[in-house]
Amino acid sequence: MHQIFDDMIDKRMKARALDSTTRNGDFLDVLLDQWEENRSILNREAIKPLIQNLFIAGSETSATTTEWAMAELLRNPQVMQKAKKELLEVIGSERTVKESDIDELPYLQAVVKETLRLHPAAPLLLPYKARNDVEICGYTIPKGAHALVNIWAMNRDPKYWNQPLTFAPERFIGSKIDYKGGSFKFIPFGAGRRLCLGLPLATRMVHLMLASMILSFDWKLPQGTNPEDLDMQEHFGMTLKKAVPLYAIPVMKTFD
Ligand code: HEM
Repeated sequence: MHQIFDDMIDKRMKARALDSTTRNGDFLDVLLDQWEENRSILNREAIKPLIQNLFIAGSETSATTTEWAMAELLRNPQVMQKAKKELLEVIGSERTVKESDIDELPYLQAVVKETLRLHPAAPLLLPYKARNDVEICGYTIPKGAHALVNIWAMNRDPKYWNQPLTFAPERFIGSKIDYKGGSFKFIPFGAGRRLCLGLPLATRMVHLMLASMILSFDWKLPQGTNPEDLDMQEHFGMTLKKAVPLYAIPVMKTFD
């Protein structure tokens, strides 16, 4: 992976050296502009991990969330049907999904929220470090201690959620609970100043990928797999992946 990012930076630096007015207008250009303007802040070795971090933080989380959403839809055919019906009503069968459609798809949005509730891509957020001694719920977190926030457990806690283990997007319909950091019982992207900075991109990507897959194809499980037998085991780590990757078969779309 280092090689890929080194090549990418080298190529861009060469292009900029050949024509100093050429810019792609992306994050790499912003960082290289900063470096040229003030060499003391950034250097080549600092730029590489910055773009690598964005790539790592953004790709697996979004892909995993989409995979879990598809797995839940295949395990709950009535939810899949409802999501498809909404897409057909709003978009129809003649065109592909556009970013601007997402606002008009409340059921799809609820499916994504419910997926992030049951399968948060970052189940422990990122580690926090206490700047000072702080007391939370009667416990003292001493200055310098690392704290992990177990949102996986919070999202399955019957104190906060009705039938917490059931995949029910309907719970978010007509509810003000959002993932932007304002509802503390549901913070799949974190909250406060360390809120995921990729949130706007991530939510667009996940909704778009999911909507496109549902609208463009019917989906079925391999022969002999019943929806209720789908393996939903988790591989617990910094990210919460499916232990067994989802295997689903796209079928040419039918509109009935
Ligand atoms: C469904 C997809 C995603 C989920 C669930 C997710 C979730 C999170 C979470 C929980 C955090 C830690 C927040 C905290 O500790 O309070 C985080 C941080 C971060 N995320 Fe995401 N993320 C996603 C996609 C992305 C994308 C697409 C990008 C970039 C293109 C990205 C870039 C980052 C970065 C750079 C941080 C660190 C921010 C900081 O520490 O200030 N993420 N993300």
